[in-house]
Amino acid sequence: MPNTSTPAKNQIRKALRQQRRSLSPHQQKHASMGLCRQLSLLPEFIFGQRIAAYIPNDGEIDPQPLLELAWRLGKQIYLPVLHPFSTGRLLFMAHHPHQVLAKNRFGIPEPLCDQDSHCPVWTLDLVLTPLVGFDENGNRMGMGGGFYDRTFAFLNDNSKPRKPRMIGVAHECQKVDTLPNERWDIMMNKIVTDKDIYSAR
Ligand SMILES: Nc1nc2c(c(=O)[nH]1)N(C=O)[C@@H](CNc1ccc(C(=O)N[C@@H](CCC(=O)O)C(=O)O)cc1)CN2
Ligand SMILES: Nc1ncnc2c1ncn2[C@@H]1O[C@H](COP(=O)(O)OP(=O)(O)OP(=O)(O)O)[C@@H](O)[C@H]1O
Repeated sequence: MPNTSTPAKNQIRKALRQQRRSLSPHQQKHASMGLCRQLSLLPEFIFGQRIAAYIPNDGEIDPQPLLELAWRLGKQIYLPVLHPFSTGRLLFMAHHPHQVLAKNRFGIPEPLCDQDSHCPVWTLDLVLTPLVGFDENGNRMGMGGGFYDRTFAFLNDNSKPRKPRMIGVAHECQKVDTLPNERWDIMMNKIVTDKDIYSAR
Protein backbone atom coordinates (compact mmCIF):
# COMPACT_ATOMS: atom_id res chain seq x y z
CA MET A 1 0.00 0.00 0.00
CA PRO A 2 1.58 3.38 -0.93
CA ASN A 3 2.59 5.53 1.98
CA THR A 4 3.58 9.11 1.24
CA SER A 5 4.36 9.93 4.87
CA THR A 6 7.41 12.20 5.05
CA PRO A 7 10.51 11.15 7.01
CA ALA A 8 9.77 13.98 9.49
CA LYS A 9 6.24 12.68 10.07
CA ASN A 10 7.51 9.13 10.46
CA GLN A 11 10.03 10.31 13.04
CA ILE A 12 7.33 12.04 15.11
CA ARG A 13 5.18 8.90 14.82
CA LYS A 14 8.02 6.68 16.01
CA ALA A 15 8.79 8.91 19.00
CA LEU A 16 5.13 9.19 20.05
CA ARG A 17 4.58 5.44 19.75
CA GLN A 18 7.67 4.87 21.89
CA GLN A 19 6.37 7.37 24.45
CA ARG A 20 2.99 5.68 24.90
CA ARG A 21 4.56 2.20 25.03
CA SER A 22 6.79 3.36 27.88
CA LEU A 23 3.84 4.19 30.18
CA SER A 24 3.65 1.88 33.21
CA PRO A 25 0.62 -0.40 33.77
CA HIS A 26 -0.41 1.94 36.62
CA GLN A 27 -0.20 5.01 34.35
CA GLN A 28 -2.16 3.17 31.65
CA LYS A 29 -4.92 2.20 34.11
CA HIS A 30 -5.13 5.74 35.50
CA ALA A 31 -5.22 7.22 31.97
CA SER A 32 -7.91 4.78 30.87
CA MET A 33 -10.15 5.76 33.78
CA GLY A 34 -9.52 9.47 33.12
CA LEU A 35 -10.37 9.07 29.44
CA CYS A 36 -13.57 7.21 30.19
CA ARG A 37 -14.68 9.78 32.77
CA GLN A 38 -14.29 12.54 30.15
CA LEU A 39 -15.99 10.61 27.34
CA SER A 40 -18.93 9.48 29.47
CA LEU A 41 -19.97 13.13 30.00
CA LEU A 42 -20.03 14.07 26.32
CA PRO A 43 -23.33 14.36 24.41
CA GLU A 44 -21.79 12.25 21.62
CA PHE A 45 -21.60 9.34 24.08
CA ILE A 46 -24.78 10.08 26.03
CA PHE A 47 -26.95 10.28 22.90
CA GLY A 48 -24.96 7.90 20.70
CA GLN A 49 -26.35 4.40 20.37
CA ARG A 50 -23.94 2.80 17.89
CA ILE A 51 -20.36 3.42 18.98
CA ALA A 52 -17.14 2.28 17.30
CA ALA A 53 -14.22 1.64 19.65
CA TYR A 54 -11.00 -0.41 19.40
CA ILE A 55 -8.94 -2.97 21.30
CA PRO A 56 -5.81 -1.17 22.53
CA ASN A 57 -2.48 -2.02 20.92
CA ASP A 58 1.05 -0.56 21.04
CA GLY A 59 0.45 1.42 24.27
CA GLU A 60 -2.83 3.01 23.09
CA ILE A 61 -5.14 4.39 25.74
CA ASP A 62 -7.69 1.74 26.74
CA PRO A 63 -11.39 2.62 26.24
CA GLN A 64 -12.58 -0.62 27.96
CA PRO A 65 -14.28 1.04 31.00
CA LEU A 66 -16.41 3.09 28.58
CA LEU A 67 -17.37 -0.07 26.70
CA GLU A 68 -18.56 -1.63 29.99
CA LEU A 69 -20.64 1.48 30.71
CA ALA A 70 -22.02 1.53 27.17
CA TRP A 71 -23.11 -2.11 27.40
CA ARG A 72 -24.79 -1.44 30.77
CA LEU A 73 -26.69 1.43 29.10
CA GLY A 74 -27.84 -0.84 26.26
CA LYS A 75 -25.65 0.77 23.59
CA GLN A 76 -24.01 -1.19 20.76
CA ILE A 77 -20.23 -1.35 20.43
CA TYR A 78 -18.43 -2.07 17.15
CA LEU A 79 -14.77 -2.85 16.45
CA PRO A 80 -12.69 -2.20 13.33
CA VAL A 81 -11.84 -5.19 11.15
CA LEU A 82 -9.37 -5.03 8.23
CA HIS A 83 -11.47 -5.21 5.06
CA PRO A 84 -10.98 -8.68 3.51
CA PHE A 85 -10.72 -7.38 -0.09
CA SER A 86 -10.94 -3.57 -0.16
CA THR A 87 -7.30 -2.92 0.78
CA GLY A 88 -6.65 -0.17 3.30
CA ARG A 89 -10.26 0.09 4.48
CA LEU A 90 -12.04 -0.96 7.65
CA LEU A 91 -15.32 -2.71 8.33
CA PHE A 92 -17.06 -2.41 11.69
CA MET A 93 -18.43 -5.54 13.42
CA ALA A 94 -20.52 -5.84 16.59
CA HIS A 95 -18.57 -6.47 19.79
CA HIS A 96 -20.00 -8.17 22.89
CA PRO A 97 -18.60 -9.00 26.33
CA HIS A 98 -16.65 -12.30 26.30
CA GLN A 99 -16.71 -12.44 22.49
CA VAL A 100 -14.01 -14.59 20.87
CA LEU A 101 -11.68 -12.37 18.80
CA ALA A 102 -8.95 -13.39 16.36
CA LYS A 103 -5.71 -11.47 15.76
CA ASN A 104 -5.38 -9.65 12.43
CA ARG A 105 -2.10 -9.34 10.52
CA PHE A 106 -0.97 -6.54 12.86
CA GLY A 107 -1.64 -8.72 15.91
CA ILE A 108 -4.72 -6.70 16.92
CA PRO A 109 -7.71 -8.78 18.08
CA GLU A 110 -10.82 -8.35 15.89
CA PRO A 111 -14.25 -10.01 15.53
CA LEU A 112 -14.88 -12.42 12.68
CA CYS A 113 -16.59 -10.95 9.62
CA ASP A 114 -20.23 -11.90 9.23
CA GLN A 115 -23.18 -10.24 7.57
CA ASP A 116 -25.35 -10.15 10.72
CA SER A 117 -22.88 -8.24 12.88
CA HIS A 118 -21.68 -5.82 10.18
CA CYS A 119 -22.48 -2.13 10.76
CA PRO A 120 -22.35 0.18 7.69
CA VAL A 121 -20.03 3.07 8.62
CA TRP A 122 -22.52 5.85 7.83
CA THR A 123 -24.93 4.39 10.42
CA LEU A 124 -22.44 4.70 13.29
CA ASP A 125 -23.22 7.54 15.73
CA LEU A 126 -19.75 7.90 17.22
CA VAL A 127 -16.31 6.67 16.19
CA LEU A 128 -13.57 6.64 18.82
CA THR A 129 -10.48 6.94 16.64
CA PRO A 130 -7.15 5.83 18.13
CA LEU A 131 -4.47 8.47 17.58
CA VAL A 132 -0.68 8.33 17.64
CA GLY A 133 -0.40 12.12 17.84
CA PHE A 134 -2.51 15.28 17.69
CA ASP A 135 -2.28 19.04 18.12
CA GLU A 136 -4.62 21.55 19.73
CA ASN A 137 -6.05 22.50 16.32
CA GLY A 138 -7.47 19.03 15.82
CA ASN A 139 -4.80 17.82 13.39
CA ARG A 140 -4.17 14.12 13.87
CA MET A 141 -1.78 11.31 13.08
CA GLY A 142 -2.63 7.60 13.15
CA MET A 143 -0.54 4.47 12.59
CA GLY A 144 0.26 5.61 9.05
CA GLY A 145 -1.86 3.13 7.12
CA GLY A 146 -4.57 5.63 6.20
CA PHE A 147 -7.24 3.11 7.28
CA TYR A 148 -9.49 5.60 9.10
CA ASP A 149 -8.85 8.29 6.43
CA ARG A 150 -9.97 5.98 3.60
CA THR A 151 -12.91 4.44 5.46
CA PHE A 152 -14.34 7.81 6.56
CA ALA A 153 -13.33 9.88 3.49
CA PHE A 154 -17.08 10.32 2.77
CA LEU A 155 -17.23 12.72 5.77
CA ASN A 156 -15.13 15.26 3.85
CA ASP A 157 -17.99 15.67 1.37
CA ASN A 158 -19.80 18.70 2.82
CA SER A 159 -23.00 17.93 0.96
CA LYS A 160 -23.63 14.93 3.25
CA PRO A 161 -25.00 15.21 6.80
CA ARG A 162 -22.10 15.03 9.26
CA LYS A 163 -22.63 11.58 10.70
CA PRO A 164 -20.93 9.82 12.47
CA ARG A 165 -19.25 12.12 14.99
CA MET A 166 -15.51 11.47 15.11
CA ILE A 167 -13.69 11.68 18.43
CA GLY A 168 -9.94 11.11 18.41
CA VAL A 169 -8.58 9.56 21.60
CA ALA A 170 -5.03 9.57 22.93
CA HIS A 171 -2.88 9.96 25.99
CA GLU A 172 -2.25 13.61 26.91
CA CYS A 173 1.49 12.91 26.34
CA GLN A 174 0.73 12.38 22.63
CA LYS A 175 -0.01 16.10 22.13
CA VAL A 176 2.54 17.99 20.01
CA ASP A 177 2.75 21.70 19.10
CA THR A 178 1.75 21.35 15.46
CA LEU A 179 1.15 18.53 13.03
CA PRO A 180 0.84 18.94 9.26
CA ASN A 181 -2.73 18.70 7.96
CA GLU A 182 -2.76 16.42 4.92
CA ARG A 183 -5.48 16.91 2.32
CA TRP A 184 -6.82 13.39 2.91
CA ASP A 185 -6.95 13.66 6.73
CA ILE A 186 -10.47 13.29 8.09
CA MET A 187 -11.33 16.00 10.63
CA MET A 188 -12.04 15.03 14.20
CA ASN A 189 -14.98 16.79 15.89
CA LYS A 190 -13.14 16.51 19.19
CA ILE A 191 -9.99 15.00 20.61
CA VAL A 192 -10.25 13.58 24.12
CA THR A 193 -7.38 12.53 26.37
CA ASP A 194 -7.10 11.32 29.95
CA LYS A 195 -6.80 14.99 31.00
CA ASP A 196 -8.61 17.24 28.53
CA ILE A 197 -11.09 17.75 25.73
CA TYR A 198 -10.01 19.61 22.58
CA SER A 199 -12.73 20.83 20.23
CA ALA A 200 -12.21 21.20 16.49
CA ARG A 201 -11.66 24.73 15.16
N1 LIG B 1 -6.19 -0.62 18.30
C1 LIG B 1 -6.19 -0.29 17.03
N2 LIG B 1 -6.88 -1.00 16.16
C2 LIG B 1 -6.83 -0.67 14.83
C3 LIG B 1 -6.09 0.44 14.39
C4 LIG B 1 -5.37 1.20 15.35
O1 LIG B 1 -4.69 2.20 15.07
N3 LIG B 1 -5.44 0.79 16.65
N4 LIG B 1 -6.07 0.75 13.05
C5 LIG B 1 -5.75 1.99 12.54
O2 LIG B 1 -5.49 2.16 11.40
C6 LIG B 1 -6.39 -0.32 12.10
C7 LIG B 1 -5.14 -1.17 11.93
N5 LIG B 1 -4.07 -0.38 11.42
C8 LIG B 1 -2.75 -0.57 11.74
C9 LIG B 1 -1.78 -0.01 10.94
C10 LIG B 1 -0.44 -0.23 11.22
C11 LIG B 1 -0.07 -1.04 12.30
C12 LIG B 1 1.34 -1.37 12.62
O3 LIG B 1 1.66 -1.83 13.71
N6 LIG B 1 2.23 -1.23 11.73
C13 LIG B 1 3.59 -1.70 11.99
C14 LIG B 1 4.07 -2.44 10.77
C15 LIG B 1 3.36 -3.73 10.69
C16 LIG B 1 3.59 -4.53 9.43
O4 LIG B 1 3.63 -3.96 8.31
O5 LIG B 1 3.66 -5.73 9.57
C17 LIG B 1 4.46 -0.57 12.29
O6 LIG B 1 4.23 0.53 11.77
O7 LIG B 1 5.36 -0.76 13.10
C18 LIG B 1 -1.03 -1.56 13.11
C19 LIG B 1 -2.36 -1.32 12.83
C20 LIG B 1 -7.56 -1.11 12.59
N7 LIG B 1 -7.47 -1.47 13.96
N1 LIG C 1 -8.95 8.76 1.15
C1 LIG C 1 -7.79 8.19 0.80
N2 LIG C 1 -7.66 7.55 -0.38
C2 LIG C 1 -6.51 6.97 -0.74
N3 LIG C 1 -5.39 6.98 0.02
C3 LIG C 1 -5.44 7.60 1.20
C4 LIG C 1 -6.64 8.23 1.66
N4 LIG C 1 -6.40 8.73 2.88
C5 LIG C 1 -5.12 8.44 3.17
N5 LIG C 1 -4.53 7.78 2.17
C6 LIG C 1 -3.14 7.31 2.12
O1 LIG C 1 -2.83 6.67 3.35
C7 LIG C 1 -1.44 6.89 3.66
C8 LIG C 1 -1.26 7.14 5.13
O2 LIG C 1 -1.83 8.39 5.49
P1 LIG C 1 -1.52 9.04 6.91
O3 LIG C 1 -0.06 9.01 7.20
O4 LIG C 1 -2.22 10.35 7.00
O5 LIG C 1 -2.22 7.93 7.84
P2 LIG C 1 -2.80 8.08 9.29
O6 LIG C 1 -3.72 9.26 9.37
O7 LIG C 1 -1.66 8.06 10.22
O8 LIG C 1 -3.61 6.72 9.42
P3 LIG C 1 -5.13 6.45 9.87
O9 LIG C 1 -6.05 7.23 8.97
O10 LIG C 1 -5.32 4.98 9.71
O11 LIG C 1 -5.24 6.89 11.29
C9 LIG C 1 -0.97 8.04 2.78
O12 LIG C 1 -0.04 7.52 1.88
C10 LIG C 1 -2.20 8.51 2.04
O13 LIG C 1 -1.90 8.78 0.70
